[in-house]
Amino acid sequence: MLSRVARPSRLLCVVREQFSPKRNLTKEARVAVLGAAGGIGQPLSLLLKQMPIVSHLNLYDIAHVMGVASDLSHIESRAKVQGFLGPDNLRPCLDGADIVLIPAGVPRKPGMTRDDLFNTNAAIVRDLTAAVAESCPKAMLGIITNPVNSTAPIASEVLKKHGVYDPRRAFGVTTLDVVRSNTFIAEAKGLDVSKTNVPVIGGHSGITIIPLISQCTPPVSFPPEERVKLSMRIQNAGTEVVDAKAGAGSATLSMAFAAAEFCKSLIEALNGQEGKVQCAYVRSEETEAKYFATPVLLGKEGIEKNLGMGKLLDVEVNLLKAAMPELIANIQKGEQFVGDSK
Ligand SMILES: NC(=O)c1ccc[n+]([C@@H]2O[C@H](COP(=O)([O-])OP(=O)(O)OC[C@H]3O[C@@H](n4cnc5c(N)ncnc54)[C@H](O)[C@@H]3O)[C@@H](O)[C@H]2O)c1
Ligand SMILES: O=C(O)C[C@H](O)C(=O)O
Repeated sequence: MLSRVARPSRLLCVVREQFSPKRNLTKEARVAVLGAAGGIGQPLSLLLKQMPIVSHLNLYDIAHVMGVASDLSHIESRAKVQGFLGPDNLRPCLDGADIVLIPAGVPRKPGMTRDDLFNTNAAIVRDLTAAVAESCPKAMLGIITNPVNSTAPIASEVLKKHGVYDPRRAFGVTTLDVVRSNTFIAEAKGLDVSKTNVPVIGGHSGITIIPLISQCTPPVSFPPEERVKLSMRIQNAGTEVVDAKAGAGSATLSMAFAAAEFCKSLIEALNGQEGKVQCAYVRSEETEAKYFATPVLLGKEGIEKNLGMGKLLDVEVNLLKAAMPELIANIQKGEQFVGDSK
């Protein structure tokens, strides 16, 4: 009987210690998730709710979000959760946000490209970003909604229109490409995945995704054919999930994990921790594409330094050359959309 009582209480101690205020950074970090009731939004919000560094979690959606917020609010962790339903509640959701993550919009079905989502998702990102520009112009903005190659430029153009654009604070979230590369390469080489890091540059669709296997930590080598196969798997990994889900959407759980990792690094950097590096699709001078994903060093004001793409192997230069026309066209399409919008 005694041991039955003792066991759960020990467990409880572990949980309490994990969420103990003493271990928390006392700084506030207010995170808003727009599209929080969706396939990504829900697990992302759960992961954020578990982070002791998050003080406030505001969840916005046009449907079902009050239930999600109520459910999460019962978890015994630091973040205070609030739900915000419908456009009338968007601005209150954003007031005071330090970080805004946007996974709102429709996902792919088998046979679709990410660009096929443009017609629906471009306006969603435009309108949500306009609210960010008005309510929390200093917030760090992470765009998850596809097609990221176009929606991140859309967000930047909207911020510019409102006169509040700071390229250090606007990100297309491409962390999932890194997560996948780390996983696949660690599996192929029998490495500890927690110590494997592969930078992924370019954009976030098919051939615009460029894994830099030559810059993997720890260094790895593959026969040329295997390297090509691995690169192609990374480029098509989103489609692999879309096909496996057979009409029920695209990657949600791995994306939630990736976005949570990205957000954690952002908050840690905002709180003054040094050396926080993430790959992200950002305003860039690295190539002729105005937006380009590279590793970036994060700091208190967002991007502190773009770390660039480093030295590429010939095979990676060829991937880069193949990516550029599509990437540039995707960016122009996004910019044009905002230019044409009233
Ligand atoms: N960046 C990446 O690596 C990556 C990875 C996976 C998915 N995605 C993209 O993320 C997006 C969301 O995917 P999902 O699987 O969560 O889709 P989902 O359909 O499951 O969820 C989308 C949510 O957005 C909400 N929504 C729609 N319009 C809205 C609006 N105007 N304001 C607020 N909320 C709105 C919906 O109500 C829904 O809850 C898709 O565009 C998908 O392609 C990106
Ligand atoms: O593939 C998709 O449509 C979703 C996402 O961009 C992904 O890479 O999983």
